[in-house]
Amino acid sequence: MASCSHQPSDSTPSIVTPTAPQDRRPLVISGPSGAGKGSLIQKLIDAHPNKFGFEVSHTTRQSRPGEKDGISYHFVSVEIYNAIKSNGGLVEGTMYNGDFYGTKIFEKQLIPILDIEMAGVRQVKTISGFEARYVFIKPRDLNVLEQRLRGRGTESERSIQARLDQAKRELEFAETTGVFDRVIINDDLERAYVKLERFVFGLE
Ligand SMILES: Nc1ncnc2c1ncn2[C@@H]1O[C@H](COP(=O)(O)OP(=O)(O)OP(=O)(O)O)[C@@H](O)[C@H]1O
Repeated sequence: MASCSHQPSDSTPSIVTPTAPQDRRPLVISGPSGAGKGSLIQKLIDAHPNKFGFEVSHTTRQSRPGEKDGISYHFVSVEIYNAIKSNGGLVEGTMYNGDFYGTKIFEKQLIPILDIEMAGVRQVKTISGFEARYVFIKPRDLNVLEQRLRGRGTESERSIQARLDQAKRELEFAETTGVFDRVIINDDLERAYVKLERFVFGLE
């Protein structure tokens, strides 16, 4: 569940210069909390403005300090969330840590990037006609993940433990189901980014 803005910021240099990826399917980025999905998505958007559209998720969780409505998430009540859902307005939706998260149907002409966890991936896989590319971002090991979650400073101890438990299930899911087109180990951020960019632009 990313909570960064994903608005283009300063320039991340690109190693590729094609006008746009030929493959226009939505890009589903998944992986355990703290693996670095948000950081990598931000780099992709910075390096290639106007090519990708990050779909800001809706959530019923409380906003954290510094988060902005409509940028980090659309923060909505359970009633509004349910209304969007019952009108068929969500591509996927899930409950995580006691709160609902969901992605609305895409409206823009950009290549949509979705940052979703395991249950969301399972859901979008069942939507007939929904063709996407699936990338799993993985930490070197769980200790690294724990350090990153602590280092980010956004989670309570309870939330860190819940995320680590969930991470074990997500890693197993990625390893056993074969649903991902590419698994990228995010050890060194720059190296992981280059791998992601090359995959997205069809260079490997
Ligand atoms: N390769 C890396 N090396 C060191 N630190 C990293 C690396 N990648 C990301 N981080 C840091 O780890 C923390 C978690 O990264 P990030 O928020 O991008 O993860 P996420 O997968 O989007 O998590 P969530 O799903 O909870 O939003 C951040 O503080 C980020 O700066």
